[in-house]
Amino acid sequence: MRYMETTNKGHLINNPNKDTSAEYCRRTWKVGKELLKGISESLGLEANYIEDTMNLDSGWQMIAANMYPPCPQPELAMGIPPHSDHGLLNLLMQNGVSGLQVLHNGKWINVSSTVNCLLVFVSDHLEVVSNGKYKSVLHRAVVSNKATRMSLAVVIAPSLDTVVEPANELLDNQRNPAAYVGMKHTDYMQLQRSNRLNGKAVLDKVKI
Ligand SMILES: O=C(O)CCC(=O)C(=O)O
Ligand SMILES: [Fe+2]
Repeated sequence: MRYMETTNKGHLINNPNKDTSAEYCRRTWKVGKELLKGISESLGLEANYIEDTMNLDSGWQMIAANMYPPCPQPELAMGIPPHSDHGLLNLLMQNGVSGLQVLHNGKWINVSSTVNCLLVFVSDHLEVVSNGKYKSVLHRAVVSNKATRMSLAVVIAPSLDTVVEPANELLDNQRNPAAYVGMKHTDYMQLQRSNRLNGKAVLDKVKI
């Protein structure tokens, strides 16, 4: 079961006064921006580079609550199929019940479900902006027959009309040519929503 709400710069659009979730959105937006400063610097760019070029002033945020009730035949079901997320970062909170797995060196690895901790996933747009220096995380959620699992995902993303493309400053025609073509965030999201979640298939469409 999945519940999603879009927010604008950390404010719930439909529900500006819904206190706890609105506050959570505002604070995670700030965390995301701070992380993106460090990530910009790690790429040798100005701290505000990603914030400025991705127009985070009018950035797009989505909060998604996932609930996976116990399943009598878990081996026959999948909570969320393998996919990577759109946007720059996904900040994920879990309820202590495991089920999340990431693909690492061709193997699905269980991620511990520590409570009161944010797991940070690199998402597709960060892979594009960094021209592949950061790779978006391929992940999935399996179900169990024991306990109900819950997770809360917050996507930190560029404004909808931003054309997301590799940072010019990271490119050099000889040694490091652009590995992705630019695409408007809104078109990227449209592509993702009009297809079933399928690994990194959407990202593959902008790969050169
Ligand atoms: O439930 C999880 O841990 C993963 C959820 C997820 O992949 C998502 O919300 O994008
Ligand atoms: Fe995801």
